[in-house]
This record gives sequence, structure tokens and C-alpha cells, in this order.
Amino acid sequence: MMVIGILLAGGESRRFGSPKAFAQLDGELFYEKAYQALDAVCDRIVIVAHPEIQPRFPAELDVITDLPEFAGEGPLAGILTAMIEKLGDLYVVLPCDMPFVGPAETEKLVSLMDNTKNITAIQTPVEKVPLFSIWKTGLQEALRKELSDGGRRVMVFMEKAGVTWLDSKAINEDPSVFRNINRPDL
Ligand SMILES: Nc1nc2c(ncn2[C@@H]2O[C@H](COP(=O)(O)OP(=O)(O)OP(=O)(O)O)[C@@H](O)[C@H]2O)c(=O)[nH]1
Repeated sequence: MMVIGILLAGGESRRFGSPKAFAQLDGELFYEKAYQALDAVCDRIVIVAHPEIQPRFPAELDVITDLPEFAGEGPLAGILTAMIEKLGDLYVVLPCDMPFVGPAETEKLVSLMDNTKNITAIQTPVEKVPLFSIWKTGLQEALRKELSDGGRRVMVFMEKAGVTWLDSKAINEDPSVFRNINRPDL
């Protein structure tokens, strides 16, 4: 079983004002936090980065950019790119802007994965959290079609592909662990 981690860092960070992957929390960069969380459960990790920040990552990391035909077209473009570039059985997706998710959370998510569905993700009492999720292989063609048809919305694709939404409490009692940082003051 080959488990690939997909670290999403291909966004514009417009609301944040500077690249979120390189923002800091407790002396660590956001992308380092996400990397450590993925490292606990993945055989390999691929960072799908915005071209402008690709050179800033350490040379030993595997950093790619979106497929040219879908570049910058949102998280689905990043996920498809990683799935095409790295063949695996399972893909654990984590965005660079969820710095409170750590190894304990990725381990629980993997252990609670619903094998009967293509995607397993979580929902807190207030919202669904589509980008902290596990995707089975075999979705590449459906993803390509979705993007070619102009589909950009992650949750729309997830529902079409088949998704189980786990209660976030099963992974961490505190729902604020699953918040994503969009602005510098949050
Ligand atoms: N590979 C890739 N990742 C993306 C793309 N757009 C967003 N992401 C990532 O998906 C996650 C959620 O992104 P958002 O916060 O919605 O968007 P953002 O572009 O980073 O920020 P804003 O410009 O403020 O909307 C982050 O980890 C982004 O880096 C994209 O086009 N390609």
C-alpha cells in the first residue's frame, strides 16, 4: 500500500497578503507543520506549490507545480497534479493553511477512513472541512473531466465521487484545530 501525502500550497494567499506556506506559528513555518502531519502517515509527500514560491522550499523536498492546463485553478488542480505525478493507492490531502493539524490528527483520520467510499473527510459542528481528507486512487479521470468542464468547487466534486464526512470529534474534540487560516489576524 503506497500512501502519498499531497501538501497543497498552490494558492495565491491574496487574503493573507503573503504566501501562507511560509507564515510562522510557534517558530515553525506553516508548510513544515503540514509536512510533519503528513509524514506520520505517508510513504512519500509531494508539495504542489505556486510557481512563485517553489524555489523557497528546501531542495530535498519534492515540490511540483500544477499541470499547465489547470494551473491556478484551485485545490482540485493541485490534487489532480499530484495524483498524476505520483502513483499511489491512497492520497492524504492537507492544505498548507491548517497549521493546527498534526500527526495525531492525520493518524486518526487514516485509522477511521471509510473504505467503501472514494473520499473520507471531516465535518465540525459548524462546517465541512474538505481539504483535510483521504482520497483513493482511480479518481484521476473524473477529476480531469471536472476541471475540463470548468468545475472548481472541491465539495461538489467530492459529493459526485462519493464521500464520507466523519464527525471531527472522533479525531479531535476541539473543532478549532481544523480551522484554516485565510487572513493574518486569524
Ligand atoms: N496546487 C494548488 N493549490 C491551491 C490552488 N488554489 C488554492 N490552493 C491551495 O488550497 C488551499 C486552500 O486555498 P484558499 O485559502 O482557498 O486559497 P488561496 O489562494 O491560498 O488564498 P486566497 O488568495 O486568499 O483565496 C491552500 O493550501 C492553497 O495553497 C491552486 O490553484 N493550485
